[in-house]
Amino acid sequence: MGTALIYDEEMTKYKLLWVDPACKIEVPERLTVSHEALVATGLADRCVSIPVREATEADILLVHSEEYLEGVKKTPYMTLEDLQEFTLQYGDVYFHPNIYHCAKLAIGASLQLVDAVMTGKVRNGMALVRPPGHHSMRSAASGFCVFNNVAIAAQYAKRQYGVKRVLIVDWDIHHGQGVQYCFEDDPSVLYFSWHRYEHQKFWPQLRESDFDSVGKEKGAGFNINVPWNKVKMQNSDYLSIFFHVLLPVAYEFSPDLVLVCAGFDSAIGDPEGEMCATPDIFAHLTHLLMNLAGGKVCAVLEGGYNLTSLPQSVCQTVQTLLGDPAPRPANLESPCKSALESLQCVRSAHRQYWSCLKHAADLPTSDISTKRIKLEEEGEKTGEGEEDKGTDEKVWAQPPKRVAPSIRTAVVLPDGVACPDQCERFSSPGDPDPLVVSKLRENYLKDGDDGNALTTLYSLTALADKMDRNEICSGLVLVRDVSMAMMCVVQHAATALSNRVLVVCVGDGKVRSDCSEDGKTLVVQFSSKESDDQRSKYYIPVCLQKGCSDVPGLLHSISGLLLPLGYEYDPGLVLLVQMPDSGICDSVWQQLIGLLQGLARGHTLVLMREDERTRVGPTASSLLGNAAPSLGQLHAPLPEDVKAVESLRHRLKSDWKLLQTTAPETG
Ligand SMILES: NCCCNCCCCCC(O)(O)C(F)(F)F
Ligand SMILES: [Zn+2]
Repeated sequence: MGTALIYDEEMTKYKLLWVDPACKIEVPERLTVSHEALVATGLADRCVSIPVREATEADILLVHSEEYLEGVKKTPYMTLEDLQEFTLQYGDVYFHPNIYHCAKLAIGASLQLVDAVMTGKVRNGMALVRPPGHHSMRSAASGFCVFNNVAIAAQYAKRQYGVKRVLIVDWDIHHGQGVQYCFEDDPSVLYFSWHRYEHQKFWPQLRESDFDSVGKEKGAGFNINVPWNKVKMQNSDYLSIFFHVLLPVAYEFSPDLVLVCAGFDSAIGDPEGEMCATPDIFAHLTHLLMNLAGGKVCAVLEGGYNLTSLPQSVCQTVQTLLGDPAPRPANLESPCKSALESLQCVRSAHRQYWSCLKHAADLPTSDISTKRIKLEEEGEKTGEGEEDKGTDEKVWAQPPKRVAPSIRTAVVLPDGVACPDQCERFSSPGDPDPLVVSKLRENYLKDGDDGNALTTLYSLTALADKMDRNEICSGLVLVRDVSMAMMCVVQHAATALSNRVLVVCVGDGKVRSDCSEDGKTLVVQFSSKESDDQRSKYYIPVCLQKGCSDVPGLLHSISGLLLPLGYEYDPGLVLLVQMPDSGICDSVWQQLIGLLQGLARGHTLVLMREDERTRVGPTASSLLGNAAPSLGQLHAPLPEDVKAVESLRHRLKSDWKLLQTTAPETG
């Protein structure tokens, strides 16, 4: 299934008609440069183009009041003075004779996208719209927003398609207070937002934008606010929040639909955000959401004011929705202290609502959780946060080209096992190199091993070479002895491949950890066995009480341990080994494959024992980039497993910075 792109140039046909410094950044060019970039890169042509439609009054009344709608309906007929007068009752927003029409198209575009995804016409998609929506409230316009596009889309999905649970991810740099107010007491809509806050000094300067606004009554726990109290946040700050807050909670919530308030003022160069995250980070943020809700992800444009990073970020998002491998998450730093304080506060505020956060630490001792009150007393609130308007023009590298190899998934299967659709059977090219053969024979083959064990091994190393050269994206190889095959790939990688290898072992079995001393390999093993091998930074045994059959436990350790480790390690190849009798179920196995493909440009090489024939189909489907089936609502992970992950993180965080979930104790 494809990716929808919804855009209409009519939405460029309104602009600011008078002087208002607060609104001058919201210009029609935001939309034109974004759409033009999608066309120029060829991404638009790869999407399913779906027309906009006008929202009906019924659509608008899903969220807004009649009196507000009646007021906005009059704006097309107003004089310039009347428009300015009408605008004065709201904050940081402007009206125009054509903005009501465009606002109805922005809603209609969002609803067309929901229709296309919910009816299975497409897998996912993006709506390029203006005016944006997430600040507008039931009876008020705010922050360039007239109607709340995404809030209406969520209500529409529930009413029209009986969707039970909607996740709204708002990665715009401003707090979508309109969305928060709309769903505050509604447990069927989980609203997640990060936003520049600076202890309430940054617009919209609301006390309820802070981390302790968790939702009300039945909605308690279903509103997650992550305040950024400093500017210049980087990729690692954003990813840490996804790994340690959003993903664990999202998997526990198990949404039927994911809506994204896709604002790109959180990207580097934006005058509003003043952050330092690079456009390629949106490839990873998008990818990390694509295995939720069976892949039903609808991204709707919100903000974004730098006319260079905005189109780049839009392209990164759409290219990921199309299934292209994400670029490598190059050299991630440690999250900064302020980000870790926010992370700790959010996890602490929500630990009573989400079992995956049960063992989260208390509020930090630092003054973050009281700082704003002091500011209020001292009346330090100013309009724009620190007036350090960076005059230094930000520069950043062009996002790397993301070339999808001609072969997406190659397979090496025993005779009699059918090659899955869209996969290519791989056999070793030409005659095996006698040197390699003799090495394989002496190191890995027991005497009596017949010839095809050797050809399988040779094909395996040849396949790894092709992936290393980006000629093949991912691979699946069925072997007789997975441990031996794993060692073969690790040794081959150590000598022949240019990149680091992340080895993910699912299930019990002895993994010779000496292979992981030089840093060329990082081995993470999930099993039911406590390992005494705690000495190496590069061999990380994760013990789950009930082993890999425990869905919540395994997922919790994937999002809270494996992904942070994998992103920080940034391998060139991921070797995913399913040990015999691991107990892992297909749906978690598919989630794991899906999530791991965010690493190493999708170069995931899967090893399974040759009798796991029933798993060939599901494994291939995930390697091809198809979304994993939803896991359904998760019950709590075992407390001892959550504690085990916490203590592992605590032990390893000095080596692996992305494992941190608390601010360093201020000395
Ligand atoms: N220096 C100018 C002050 C601007 N203050 C208002 C900012 C509104 C942000 C709107 C947005 O980006 O959140 C949306 F996504 F809605 F478009
Ligand atoms: Zn914004």
